Amino acid sequence: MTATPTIGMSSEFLTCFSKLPKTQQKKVEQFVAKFRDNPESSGINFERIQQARDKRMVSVRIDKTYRGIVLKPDVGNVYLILWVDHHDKAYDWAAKHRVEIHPATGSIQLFNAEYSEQEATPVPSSVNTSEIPLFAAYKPEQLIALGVPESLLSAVTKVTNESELEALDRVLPAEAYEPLFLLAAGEPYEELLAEYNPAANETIDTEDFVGAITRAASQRNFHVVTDDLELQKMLNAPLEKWRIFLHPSQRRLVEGHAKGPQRVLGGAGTGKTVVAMHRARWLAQQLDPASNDKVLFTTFTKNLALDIEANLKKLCSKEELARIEVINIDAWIARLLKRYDYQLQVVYENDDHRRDCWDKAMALRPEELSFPDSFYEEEWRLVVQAQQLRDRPDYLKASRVGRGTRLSRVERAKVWPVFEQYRNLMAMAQLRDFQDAMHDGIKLFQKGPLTLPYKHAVVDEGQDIGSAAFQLLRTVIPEGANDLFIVGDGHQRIYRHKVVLGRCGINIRGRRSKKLKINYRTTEETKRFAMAVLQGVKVDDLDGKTDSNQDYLSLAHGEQPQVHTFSDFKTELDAIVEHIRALTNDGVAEHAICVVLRTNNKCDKYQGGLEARGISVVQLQSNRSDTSLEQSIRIATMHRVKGLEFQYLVIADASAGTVPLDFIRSNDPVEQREQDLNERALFHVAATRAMKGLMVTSVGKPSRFLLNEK
Ligand SMILES: Nc1ncnc2c1ncn2[C@@H]1O[C@H](COP(=O)(O)OP(=O)(O)OP(=O)(O)O)[C@@H](O)[C@H]1O
Repeated sequence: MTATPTIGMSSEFLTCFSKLPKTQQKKVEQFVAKFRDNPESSGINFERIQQARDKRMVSVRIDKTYRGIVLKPDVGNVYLILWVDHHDKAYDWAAKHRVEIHPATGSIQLFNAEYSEQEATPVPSSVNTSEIPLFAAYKPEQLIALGVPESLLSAVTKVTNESELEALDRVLPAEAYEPLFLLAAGEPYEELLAEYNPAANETIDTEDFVGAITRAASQRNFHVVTDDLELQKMLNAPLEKWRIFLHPSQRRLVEGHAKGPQRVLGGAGTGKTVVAMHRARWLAQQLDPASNDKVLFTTFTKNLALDIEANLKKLCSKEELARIEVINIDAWIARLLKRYDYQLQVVYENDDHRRDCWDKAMALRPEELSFPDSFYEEEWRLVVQAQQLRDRPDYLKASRVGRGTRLSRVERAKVWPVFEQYRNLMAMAQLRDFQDAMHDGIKLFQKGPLTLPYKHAVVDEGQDIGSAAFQLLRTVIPEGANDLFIVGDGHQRIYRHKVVLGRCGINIRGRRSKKLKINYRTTEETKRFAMAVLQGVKVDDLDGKTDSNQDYLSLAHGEQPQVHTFSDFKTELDAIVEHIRALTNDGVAEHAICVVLRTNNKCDKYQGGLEARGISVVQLQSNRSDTSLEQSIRIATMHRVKGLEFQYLVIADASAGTVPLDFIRSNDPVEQREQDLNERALFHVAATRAMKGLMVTSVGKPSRFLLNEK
């Protein structure tokens, strides 16, 4: 026996702790601190549990009515705190559960052992029921090697289709269900084995809990508490499990050394931001304490950066925090330019002065060519600006791949004066488009010498950060180990900034693909609904190849999303109000419900309607964090809810003409396809913000996204 005991806390313990009354939580907190200090002190009252399935489970007395359930293994100075509840309920829990070290993966598994063969009878499926077992191609030992508990093997081998497998979700530990689900979805067995059983060549001692708790697979459910401050932090925010319990696939990314840039993909809710934040912290820990080196953490919008900063405060120590600089990409670039004495005023697309220059330049468009105004804007953005074309000869020979409107050489020569004039007018007004300013920056910084503190950069929302920004990052962050860590998801690209990392000097090829596959946020039902909007759409992997959307799985199940169509605005709003009232009457907090709309104008309109019906509403503003303490329903645009999440979400007015917005249609077929994809992605983003329930409403004809029309 070692002198200091190892005290592990289960993730389930934090869940039941969070449900206790506040006064009771205080007592449990005091108890856990005392237990951690010395579990064998005379003040700790252990009681045997007659009906416990696992005789190593004992109860500990918190007070007259509450009990904790602790596992005291036969070997090693280790205790696992598993559960806390009212006396009878805690004993009942102990009667149903088991804790085992899995003989193949070596992970500590906690699961409901009540499952009987009768319950195991697979749920009949109405479609395509095949009598051939789903995993017939695999030997029992192969399934066990993936993490299936031996006691549940027979149930797994009987499964004949996916819905029967889903019925087993309730009884299998998540670390066993996940690889089975992914195997059934077509993932190669060997890859899953490597992912879920990195201990394949180890000899596993199924009694050695001290060794087992150090395995990444155990750490998704158990955490060794090492100091009082950490314990306090955990108990103060017991539901913020992302801070402590990382999935093994997340942990590998967070703590893995990389020779160069890394790109991590993952569908909505798979914990990309969580991984990016842990990675930034880990990188900060690796910095030389004597240096002034920093980790840059950047994302697309200001409000996302603010949210990340707030969450990093929960994760990091003061010292770690001081080494991480969080800033949205545009602000960071603007600041760099300022530092280099950049004289021009950088402006965005909707700037009035810029608009003025554009409108004046458009006076030069050739009357004989009947291109619509949108053609010139697209041509400017997608060809001239994207390739940084400076003069007519360059434009005449430039590639126009990706543009659907054909242009002869003569036509090119005729449209060029518009762009030339625009550049001249902007230069005279001392203005610069942000895109152009970034290219100026790249040239400036390439000349160097740079004395910037950044050793590593972590990039969130990589799918929306365009080529020029990535080129700039590559110029500023020195090449080397762990230099760039980029997370993103092409299915969520809602701004028009496509990137091929390889073309920005960021070489991620040749490394094992890194993808997060477990969705922690939305239910499987909502995830499938949100994915259906992207059915058949080709989505890129940020590096010019196609990304799949079939390979991720939600841990939670719930109701099917509700989809309703109404004849008019008034009846739609009445139904939304009824839905909100039903939720709040059920105890759902107002701020955990969000109504989402396609545009700001619609937000105003629906806010007015809800308020007129007595519902208090807070509208989320762009570029500002939601810091309101008001217990009110949230209302926001689809763009604004990016990166956020709510227990319940209503997507209102998902009607034809509004979703997608009909006035942004391009005349160019290629551009039209891209815009359609963006709008689908936007709807997908909105739908995947719902944690528990989603309602989608429309007035008149529903959006074609809901009707499965192209
Ligand atoms: N290891 C974990 N344990 C518990 N919760 C987790 C874990 N990882 C992520 N989560 C939770 O899952 C949700 C989604 O995480 P996160 O926002 O990082 O995902 P994301 O992939 O960045 O999502 P999106 O791309 O949709 O914005 C959050 O509520 C987060 O706290």
